[in-house]
Amino acid sequence: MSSENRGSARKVVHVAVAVIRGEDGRILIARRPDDKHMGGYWEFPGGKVEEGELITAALNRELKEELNIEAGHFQKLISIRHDYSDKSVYLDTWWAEDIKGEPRGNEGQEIKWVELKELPELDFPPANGPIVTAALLPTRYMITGRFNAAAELLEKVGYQIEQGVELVQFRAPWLDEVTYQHLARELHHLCKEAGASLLLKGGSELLVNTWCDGIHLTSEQLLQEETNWQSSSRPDQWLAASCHNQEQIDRAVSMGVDFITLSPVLPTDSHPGCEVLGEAKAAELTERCPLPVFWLGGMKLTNEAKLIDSGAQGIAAIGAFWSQVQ
Ligand SMILES: Nc1nc2c([nH]c(=O)n2[C@@H]2O[C@H](COP(=O)(O)OP(=O)(O)OP(=O)(O)O)[C@@H](O)[C@H]2O)c(=O)[nH]1
Ligand SMILES: [Mg+2]
Repeated sequence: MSSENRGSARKVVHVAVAVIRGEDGRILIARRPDDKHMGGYWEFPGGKVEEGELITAALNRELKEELNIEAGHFQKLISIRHDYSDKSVYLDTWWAEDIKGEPRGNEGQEIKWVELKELPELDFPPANGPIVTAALLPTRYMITGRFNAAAELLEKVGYQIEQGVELVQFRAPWLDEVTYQHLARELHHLCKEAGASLLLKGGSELLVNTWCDGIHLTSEQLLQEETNWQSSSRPDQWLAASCHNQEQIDRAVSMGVDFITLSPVLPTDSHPGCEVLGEAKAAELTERCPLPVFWLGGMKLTNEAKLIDSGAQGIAAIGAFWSQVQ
């Protein structure tokens, strides 16, 4: 057995992967040649990073070699470490935009532009699932805060959707189940009209077989053994979970959760006195997590660019979205 194939001791291949987004929002994918690893699958173009090479240089080198194009702008999307039976890869994945040149398959490979929403239907290598999820998710995840009347809730969420929010979690632990369900229906109607998705957070009886766009589990619900959340939700529904440490992240991964929130990254008014992770620890946990991670707790919209550079999907917040005066 060669040294490359000795289980966890084997070399991890650093791969630069580009999710190429054209001006019309479509994504350029390519078919992997049959004679290559994962041959026949669709891929996001890219290839191995050379010794000492900067990631953005590697991305543009691969784009030139494989497609005869260059990207003027890169933004971190997600990193995935995946162990295939014969090889371990670290897929260092970036949005590539501001495309210069007309793409062609330099290696004779089939290429095509597809809509974002088509990605889940296509056959990608097994490591690519979280890349597709990350590409589909927005960078902002709004969590509802305190409200007195239904009108206030609907107005605040409606306002944020107008500002560009596409993903909303309805959290209202002080309400009884009947009132929560009623408001959730109203909120879902509002979100649906505007093209946003609504996730529910609450007691387990509320979440099983939900009619909504998805559910968000607390870390306690995540660790409970009784419910198989994967099988109680449809493939087109989001399954998200709150994580605070490595053990909970491992559980989320093994359960097949789509994405997580990691908290509290910084001190927050909604959970005073909670022990915070700090940005360095959050970045470390995010780097090792093969799922999209929203940072939560004390996050401001002005932190967004920095935390995306740290590998996070984006910001989850109550305060940053809720406190804004209209
Ligand atoms: N480019 C790319 N590689 C991927 C994806 N998903 C995935 O598992 N991989 C794996 O990443 C590894 C490296 O990618 P590659 O074969 O494109 O490397 P390369 O362009 O340098 O090719 P080469 O081997 O001809 O030098 C392969 O084992 C491939 O199976 C993906 O979406 N895009
Ligand atoms: Mg390649």
